[in-house]
Amino acid sequence: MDRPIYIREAAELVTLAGSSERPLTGAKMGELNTIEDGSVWIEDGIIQAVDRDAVIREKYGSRLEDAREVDARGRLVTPGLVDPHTHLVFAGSREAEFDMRLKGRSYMDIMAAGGGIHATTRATQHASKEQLIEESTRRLDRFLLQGVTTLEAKSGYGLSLMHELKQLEAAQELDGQHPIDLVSTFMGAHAIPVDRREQPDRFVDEVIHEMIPEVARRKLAEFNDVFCEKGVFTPEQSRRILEAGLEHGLLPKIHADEIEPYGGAELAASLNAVSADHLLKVSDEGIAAMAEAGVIAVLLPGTAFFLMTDTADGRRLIDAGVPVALSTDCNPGSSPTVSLSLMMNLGCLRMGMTPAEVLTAVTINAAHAIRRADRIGSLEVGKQADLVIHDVADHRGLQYHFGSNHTHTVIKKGTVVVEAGSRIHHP
Ligand SMILES: N=CN[C@@H](CCC(=O)O)C(=O)O
Ligand SMILES: [Zn+2]
Repeated sequence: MDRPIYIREAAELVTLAGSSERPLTGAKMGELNTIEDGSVWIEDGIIQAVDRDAVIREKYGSRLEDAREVDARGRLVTPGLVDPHTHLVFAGSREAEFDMRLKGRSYMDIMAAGGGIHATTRATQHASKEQLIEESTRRLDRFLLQGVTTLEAKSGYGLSLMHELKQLEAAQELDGQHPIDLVSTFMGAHAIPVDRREQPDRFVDEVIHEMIPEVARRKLAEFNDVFCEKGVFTPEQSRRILEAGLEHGLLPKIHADEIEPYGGAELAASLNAVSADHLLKVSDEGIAAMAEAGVIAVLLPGTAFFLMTDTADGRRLIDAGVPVALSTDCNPGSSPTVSLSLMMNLGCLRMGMTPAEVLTAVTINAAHAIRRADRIGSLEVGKQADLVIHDVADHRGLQYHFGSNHTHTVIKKGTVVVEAGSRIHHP
C-alpha cells in the first residue's frame, strides 16, 4: 500500500468546503473557506483530513514518520484546477489565420471562406487516432504543469460519424493513460461541413439520427454541445440537437451568444442545460433566465483576448445570480492556450471578478459544470485527493503576479505527479 501523504502547513489552504451540492452564486463565490496553517492527510487517493496543522499532528502524530511529507509552508494550497471547456483533441495549428486576423480579417469570415474550424476538421480527419493522442498528450502535459487535474474535452473536428468517434476514442484513451482525468462532450454540431452547406438540415438530421445514438451507445460522451451562432446552427436547430441528446442521456451544453446575441442563453435556460458558454453578447433576458434555471456560465476570456473583442461581463453575471466558471477554451482557432492561470488573470483584470471569485470559478464551479462536484473541486474529507501547491503565499498572489506559472507541486488521486523539480540550479 502507498504511504500516506501529509501536506504540511500551508500558509493558506483554500478548501471551498460545503459547496458540492450546488455551484456557488453571488457573494458566496467570494467565500473560499480557507484555513491558515492548514494541513491535509491523504491515504488511498482520498482526503482523510483537512484542518489546522496542530489538529492534524495531534490526530496522526504516531504515523507522521510513515507518511511522505510535502512541505507547503509559506505556500498556497488549492483544489486541483478544473478546466470545464476545451477542444483538446485536434491535429495541426492555424498560424496562417492568426496572421490574417492581425491584418483585420474576421474569425467568422475566415470560417465562411472554408478555413477556421473547417481547416482543423480537414487536418483532424486526415490524422490517425494515434497521432491525435500524441499531439493531445503534449497539450495535456502542459495543462498538468499548470495545475489542471481534470478537464472536459469536446469532439467537433470530425464532423462525420467515423471521425467524431475517432476523436472521442482518442479522448477516452487519453483519460486512461494520462494523470489528468478527461470528461467527454460530443460536439458533432460544431460546424456545418463545407460540402453540406446547401442542406444544413440534412446535416442536423445526421447528427441527430446517426451520430448521437452511436456516441451514446458506445458511452463515449456525457455531454452534447452545439455552436449556436448566426451562420452556424440556428436556435431551432440547436434545440433539436440538444433535445435529441437528452433522449440518449447526453446532458446539454451550448456555445451561446459569442459573436452576436442569438438567444443561446435563453435556449440553455429553457432546456435546463448544464452550462452556457462564451456569452460575450448575452442579453439581459438571457442572464435572468440562466439565473432562474441555475445554468452555469462558463466564461472563456482567452477567446475574447485572442480574437481582440470585448470580454464577457463576469461581474454582471455574478451580480445577477448566475454561477460562473472559467475555462481556457483551448482550441487551435480562437484560443490556442493551455493557461488557465492567464484566464484567471483576465477574469480579474478584464471581467470585474475578484481573486477569490476566479478561484471558485476554476475549482468547485468548474467541477459542477462537468458534473464532477461530488468528487473534485474542493478539499473535503472523502473527496478525491487532487490538489495543487502554488508558489505564492495566498490566493491573491496568483492574480497579482500575473502571467506566471506559480504551480509548485501537483497531486492527483493521492500521487505526486508534478514535483518542485523544475528549479534553476544556481552555481
Ligand atoms: N466557437 C466555436 N468553437 C471554438 C473555436 C473552434 C475553432 O476555431 O477551431 C470556440 O469555442 O471558440
Ligand atoms: Zn469552445
